[in-house]
Amino acid sequence: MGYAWPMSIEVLLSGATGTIGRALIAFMDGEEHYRLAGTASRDRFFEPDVDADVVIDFSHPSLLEKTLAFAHRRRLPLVIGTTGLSAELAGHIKQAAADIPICQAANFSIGVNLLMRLAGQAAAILGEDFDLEITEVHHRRKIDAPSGTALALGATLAKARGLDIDEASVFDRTRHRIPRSKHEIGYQSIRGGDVVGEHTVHLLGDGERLELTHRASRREVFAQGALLAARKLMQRSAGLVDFADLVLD
Ligand SMILES: NC(=O)C1=CN([C@@H]2O[C@H](COP(=O)(O)OP(=O)(O)OC[C@H]3O[C@@H](n4cnc5c(N)ncnc54)[C@H](OP(=O)(O)O)[C@@H]3O)[C@@H](O)[C@H]2O)C=CC1
Ligand SMILES: O=C(O)C1=N[C@H](C(=O)O)C[C@H](O)C1
Repeated sequence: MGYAWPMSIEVLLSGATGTIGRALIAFMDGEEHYRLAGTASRDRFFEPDVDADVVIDFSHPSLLEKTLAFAHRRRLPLVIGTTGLSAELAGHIKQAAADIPICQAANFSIGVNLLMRLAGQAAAILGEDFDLEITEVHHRRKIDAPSGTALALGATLAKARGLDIDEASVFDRTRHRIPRSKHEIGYQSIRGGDVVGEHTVHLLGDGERLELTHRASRREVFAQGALLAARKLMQRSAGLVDFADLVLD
Protein backbone atom coordinates (compact mmCIF):
# COMPACT_ATOMS: atom_id res chain seq x y z
CA MET A 1 0.00 0.00 0.00
CA GLY A 2 1.34 3.51 -0.85
CA TYR A 3 2.06 6.28 1.63
CA ALA A 4 -1.07 8.28 2.54
CA TRP A 5 -0.14 11.98 2.36
CA PRO A 6 -1.75 14.22 4.93
CA MET A 7 -3.99 16.86 3.27
CA SER A 8 -1.63 19.55 4.44
CA ILE A 9 1.87 19.16 5.87
CA GLU A 10 2.37 21.09 9.10
CA VAL A 11 5.79 22.77 8.96
CA LEU A 12 7.85 24.25 11.79
CA LEU A 13 10.31 26.79 10.38
CA SER A 14 13.58 27.67 12.07
CA GLY A 15 15.11 30.88 10.68
CA ALA A 16 11.69 32.19 9.66
CA THR A 17 12.80 35.85 9.69
CA GLY A 18 15.74 35.22 7.32
CA THR A 19 15.78 35.56 3.53
CA ILE A 20 15.24 31.85 2.92
CA GLY A 21 12.74 31.63 5.77
CA ARG A 22 10.72 34.44 4.19
CA ALA A 23 10.94 32.77 0.76
CA LEU A 24 9.62 29.55 2.32
CA ILE A 25 6.72 31.35 4.00
CA ALA A 26 5.83 33.13 0.74
CA PHE A 27 5.91 29.83 -1.15
CA MET A 28 3.78 28.00 1.46
CA ASP A 29 1.24 30.87 1.47
CA GLY A 30 0.34 30.08 -2.11
CA GLU A 31 0.17 26.29 -1.58
CA GLU A 32 -2.68 24.35 0.00
CA HIS A 33 -0.39 21.38 0.74
CA TYR A 34 1.71 23.13 3.40
CA ARG A 35 0.81 24.99 6.57
CA LEU A 36 3.12 27.00 8.78
CA ALA A 37 2.65 25.53 12.26
CA GLY A 38 5.24 27.63 14.10
CA THR A 39 8.39 29.71 13.72
CA ALA A 40 11.73 30.20 15.43
CA SER A 41 14.28 32.99 15.05
CA ARG A 42 16.97 34.61 17.20
CA ASP A 43 14.59 35.91 19.90
CA ARG A 44 11.70 33.49 19.65
CA PHE A 45 11.55 29.68 19.74
CA PHE A 46 8.81 27.11 18.96
CA GLU A 47 6.10 26.51 21.58
CA PRO A 48 7.21 23.31 23.39
CA ASP A 49 3.94 21.47 22.72
CA VAL A 50 3.23 22.64 19.15
CA ASP A 51 1.91 19.95 16.77
CA ALA A 52 3.74 19.47 13.44
CA ASP A 53 4.79 16.91 10.83
CA VAL A 54 8.27 18.22 10.02
CA VAL A 55 10.87 20.84 10.96
CA ILE A 56 12.83 22.90 8.39
CA ASP A 57 15.90 24.91 9.35
CA PHE A 58 17.63 27.68 7.34
CA SER A 59 19.11 29.77 10.10
CA HIS A 60 22.41 30.04 11.98
CA PRO A 61 24.45 27.28 13.68
CA SER A 62 23.48 28.52 17.16
CA LEU A 63 19.76 28.36 16.35
CA LEU A 64 20.17 25.06 14.49
CA GLU A 65 21.67 23.53 17.66
CA LYS A 66 18.44 24.32 19.56
CA THR A 67 16.22 23.27 16.65
CA LEU A 68 18.06 19.95 16.34
CA ALA A 69 17.55 19.23 20.05
CA PHE A 70 13.85 20.14 19.72
CA ALA A 71 13.26 17.92 16.66
CA HIS A 72 15.14 15.06 18.35
CA ARG A 73 13.16 15.39 21.58
CA ARG A 74 9.85 15.53 19.69
CA ARG A 75 10.91 12.76 17.23
CA LEU A 76 10.15 14.97 14.18
CA PRO A 77 11.80 14.66 10.74
CA LEU A 78 14.25 17.52 10.16
CA VAL A 79 15.43 19.26 6.96
CA ILE A 80 18.69 21.19 7.49
CA GLY A 81 19.87 23.90 5.08
CA THR A 82 22.08 25.95 7.40
CA THR A 83 25.75 26.03 6.38
CA GLY A 84 28.99 26.92 8.16
CA LEU A 85 28.56 24.22 10.82
CA SER A 86 31.30 23.21 13.28
CA ALA A 87 32.56 19.62 13.35
CA GLU A 88 30.92 19.34 16.78
CA LEU A 89 27.48 20.35 15.48
CA ALA A 90 27.89 18.02 12.50
CA GLY A 91 28.54 15.25 15.06
CA HIS A 92 25.36 16.13 16.97
CA ILE A 93 23.39 15.88 13.71
CA LYS A 94 24.78 12.38 13.09
CA GLN A 95 23.85 11.34 16.64
CA ALA A 96 20.28 12.65 16.32
CA ALA A 97 19.91 10.86 12.96
CA ALA A 98 20.12 7.56 14.85
CA ASP A 99 16.60 8.37 16.12
CA ILE A 100 14.96 10.67 13.53
CA PRO A 101 15.07 11.10 9.72
CA ILE A 102 17.27 14.07 8.76
CA CYS A 103 17.95 15.47 5.30
CA GLN A 104 20.96 17.79 5.30
CA ALA A 105 22.19 19.58 2.18
CA ALA A 106 24.35 22.61 1.53
CA ASN A 107 22.16 23.39 -1.46
CA PHE A 108 18.52 22.46 -2.11
CA SER A 109 18.48 23.39 -5.82
CA ILE A 110 18.17 20.46 -8.21
CA GLY A 111 20.75 22.02 -10.53
CA VAL A 112 23.53 22.16 -7.94
CA ASN A 113 22.91 18.58 -6.92
CA LEU A 114 23.28 17.52 -10.55
CA LEU A 115 26.40 19.71 -10.82
CA MET A 116 27.90 17.72 -7.91
CA ARG A 117 27.49 14.49 -9.84
CA LEU A 118 28.69 15.90 -13.18
CA ALA A 119 31.73 17.54 -11.56
CA GLY A 120 32.67 14.29 -9.84
CA GLN A 121 32.43 12.42 -13.14
CA ALA A 122 34.46 15.08 -14.97
CA ALA A 123 37.20 15.04 -12.32
CA ALA A 124 37.45 11.25 -12.47
CA ILE A 125 37.42 11.08 -16.28
CA LEU A 126 39.88 13.92 -16.91
CA GLY A 127 42.23 12.74 -14.18
CA GLU A 128 45.09 14.45 -12.43
CA ASP A 129 46.39 16.35 -15.49
CA PHE A 130 43.45 18.70 -14.91
CA ASP A 131 43.78 20.93 -11.84
CA LEU A 132 40.69 21.44 -9.69
CA GLU A 133 39.55 24.85 -8.44
CA ILE A 134 36.16 26.01 -7.11
CA THR A 135 34.90 29.59 -7.20
CA GLU A 136 31.71 30.93 -5.66
CA VAL A 137 29.90 34.29 -5.55
CA HIS A 138 27.29 35.30 -2.97
CA HIS A 139 25.46 38.36 -1.66
CA ARG A 140 27.13 40.77 0.76
CA ARG A 141 25.21 39.45 3.82
CA LYS A 142 26.61 35.90 3.71
CA ILE A 143 28.67 35.14 6.83
CA ASP A 144 30.32 31.78 6.02
CA ALA A 145 33.06 31.21 3.43
CA PRO A 146 33.66 29.17 1.41
CA SER A 147 29.97 28.43 0.91
CA GLY A 148 28.62 25.11 2.11
CA THR A 149 28.03 24.20 -1.52
CA ALA A 150 31.67 24.91 -2.46
CA LEU A 151 32.82 22.66 0.39
CA ALA A 152 30.40 19.91 -0.69
CA LEU A 153 31.65 20.21 -4.28
CA GLY A 154 35.21 19.92 -2.95
CA ALA A 155 34.32 16.76 -1.04
CA THR A 156 32.80 15.28 -4.21
CA LEU A 157 35.90 16.13 -6.27
CA ALA A 158 38.21 14.71 -3.61
CA LYS A 159 36.26 11.46 -3.53
CA ALA A 160 36.32 11.21 -7.33
CA ARG A 161 40.10 11.65 -7.36
CA GLY A 162 40.80 9.50 -4.29
CA LEU A 163 42.16 12.47 -2.32
CA ASP A 164 41.92 13.18 1.41
CA ILE A 165 39.67 16.27 1.58
CA ASP A 166 41.50 17.87 4.52
CA GLU A 167 44.92 17.45 2.93
CA ALA A 168 43.73 18.51 -0.54
CA SER A 169 41.81 21.68 0.36
CA VAL A 170 43.65 24.98 -0.11
CA PHE A 171 41.85 28.09 1.10
CA ASP A 172 44.70 30.61 1.07
CA ARG A 173 47.49 30.96 -1.48
CA THR A 174 49.03 34.09 0.03
CA ARG A 175 51.40 32.46 2.53
CA HIS A 176 53.24 29.73 0.63
CA ARG A 177 55.27 30.81 -2.41
CA ILE A 178 55.22 27.42 -4.17
CA PRO A 179 53.44 26.12 -7.28
CA ARG A 180 50.23 24.22 -6.75
CA SER A 181 50.46 20.41 -6.68
CA LYS A 182 48.28 18.01 -8.66
CA HIS A 183 46.63 16.97 -5.42
CA GLU A 184 45.09 20.30 -4.46
CA ILE A 185 41.54 21.58 -4.57
CA GLY A 186 41.50 25.38 -4.32
CA TYR A 187 38.59 27.58 -3.18
CA GLN A 188 37.90 31.26 -3.86
CA SER A 189 34.96 33.28 -2.50
CA ILE A 190 33.55 36.59 -3.74
CA ARG A 191 31.03 38.51 -1.62
CA GLY A 192 28.94 41.46 -2.73
CA GLY A 193 25.66 42.90 -3.93
CA ASP A 194 22.55 40.76 -4.08
CA VAL A 195 23.94 37.65 -5.83
CA VAL A 196 21.72 34.70 -4.84
CA GLY A 197 24.46 32.08 -5.37
CA GLU A 198 26.89 31.03 -8.11
CA HIS A 199 29.30 28.09 -8.13
CA THR A 200 31.86 27.07 -10.74
CA VAL A 201 34.06 23.99 -10.80
CA HIS A 202 37.14 24.68 -12.92
CA LEU A 203 39.05 21.74 -14.45
CA LEU A 204 42.22 23.30 -15.82
CA GLY A 205 44.45 21.36 -18.19
CA ASP A 206 47.28 22.26 -20.58
CA GLY A 207 45.81 23.98 -23.63
CA GLU A 208 42.20 23.60 -22.53
CA ARG A 209 39.92 24.02 -19.56
CA LEU A 210 36.41 23.02 -18.62
CA GLU A 211 34.16 25.14 -16.37
CA LEU A 212 30.91 23.79 -14.93
CA THR A 213 28.74 26.60 -13.54
CA HIS A 214 25.46 26.79 -11.67
CA ARG A 215 23.72 30.12 -11.09
CA ALA A 216 20.74 30.47 -8.78
CA SER A 217 18.71 33.57 -9.61
CA ARG A 218 15.74 33.10 -7.25
CA ARG A 219 15.66 31.86 -3.64
CA GLU A 220 12.42 30.02 -4.34
CA VAL A 221 14.48 27.13 -5.76
CA PHE A 222 15.91 26.48 -2.28
CA ALA A 223 12.47 26.83 -0.67
CA GLN A 224 10.86 24.42 -3.14
CA GLY A 225 13.71 21.93 -2.77
CA ALA A 226 13.49 22.00 1.04
CA LEU A 227 9.72 21.39 0.95
CA LEU A 228 10.20 18.50 -1.48
CA ALA A 229 12.81 17.07 0.90
CA ALA A 230 10.39 17.51 3.84
CA ARG A 231 7.67 15.62 1.97
CA LYS A 232 10.00 12.75 1.03
CA LEU A 233 11.56 12.63 4.50
CA MET A 234 8.17 11.97 6.10
CA GLN A 235 8.14 8.55 4.38
CA ARG A 236 11.53 7.55 5.77
CA SER A 237 12.75 6.06 8.99
CA ALA A 238 15.64 7.39 11.09
CA GLY A 239 18.90 8.19 9.33
CA LEU A 240 20.88 10.96 7.65
CA VAL A 241 20.13 11.36 3.96
CA ASP A 242 21.45 13.74 1.32
CA PHE A 243 19.04 15.75 -0.87
CA ALA A 244 20.63 14.34 -4.04
CA ASP A 245 19.83 10.81 -2.86
CA LEU A 246 16.20 11.82 -2.30
CA VAL A 247 15.62 13.53 -5.65
CA LEU A 248 18.10 12.29 -8.25
CA ASP A 249 17.86 8.52 -7.83
N1 LIG B 1 21.02 24.62 1.84
C1 LIG B 1 20.58 25.58 1.01
O1 LIG B 1 20.01 25.31 -0.08
C2 LIG B 1 20.73 26.99 1.40
C3 LIG B 1 21.31 27.29 2.59
N2 LIG B 1 21.37 28.57 3.02
C4 LIG B 1 21.91 28.76 4.35
O2 LIG B 1 20.80 29.02 5.23
C5 LIG B 1 21.23 29.86 6.28
C6 LIG B 1 20.32 31.08 6.37
O3 LIG B 1 20.48 31.89 5.22
P1 LIG B 1 19.68 33.28 5.10
O4 LIG B 1 18.21 33.06 5.21
O5 LIG B 1 20.21 33.95 3.89
O6 LIG B 1 20.21 34.04 6.40
P2 LIG B 1 19.61 35.30 7.14
O7 LIG B 1 20.76 35.99 7.78
O8 LIG B 1 18.75 36.10 6.21
O9 LIG B 1 18.67 34.68 8.28
C7 LIG B 1 19.22 33.96 9.36
C8 LIG B 1 18.13 33.45 10.29
O10 LIG B 1 18.78 32.87 11.42
C9 LIG B 1 18.54 33.66 12.61
N3 LIG B 1 19.81 33.95 13.27
C10 LIG B 1 20.85 34.63 12.77
N4 LIG B 1 21.85 34.72 13.67
C11 LIG B 1 21.42 34.09 14.77
C12 LIG B 1 22.01 33.84 16.04
N5 LIG B 1 23.23 34.25 16.35
N6 LIG B 1 21.30 33.13 16.93
C13 LIG B 1 20.06 32.69 16.62
N7 LIG B 1 19.45 32.92 15.45
C14 LIG B 1 20.12 33.60 14.53
C15 LIG B 1 17.91 34.95 12.13
O11 LIG B 1 17.02 35.43 13.14
P3 LIG B 1 16.82 37.01 13.37
O12 LIG B 1 16.18 37.54 12.12
O13 LIG B 1 15.94 37.06 14.55
O14 LIG B 1 18.20 37.58 13.57
C16 LIG B 1 17.20 34.53 10.85
O15 LIG B 1 15.95 33.96 11.15
C17 LIG B 1 22.71 30.18 5.99
O16 LIG B 1 23.52 29.29 6.72
C18 LIG B 1 22.84 29.93 4.51
O17 LIG B 1 24.15 29.62 4.10
C19 LIG B 1 20.90 29.60 2.28
C20 LIG B 1 20.34 29.37 1.05
C21 LIG B 1 20.19 28.05 0.52
O1 LIG C 1 23.87 31.87 2.08
C1 LIG C 1 23.32 31.68 0.98
O2 LIG C 1 22.62 32.56 0.42
C2 LIG C 1 23.49 30.39 0.33
N1 LIG C 1 24.09 29.44 1.01
C3 LIG C 1 24.29 28.10 0.62
C4 LIG C 1 25.76 27.74 0.67
O3 LIG C 1 26.47 28.19 1.59
O4 LIG C 1 26.22 26.99 -0.20
C5 LIG C 1 23.58 27.73 -0.66
C6 LIG C 1 23.34 28.83 -1.64
O5 LIG C 1 24.48 28.99 -2.45
C7 LIG C 1 22.92 30.14 -1.01
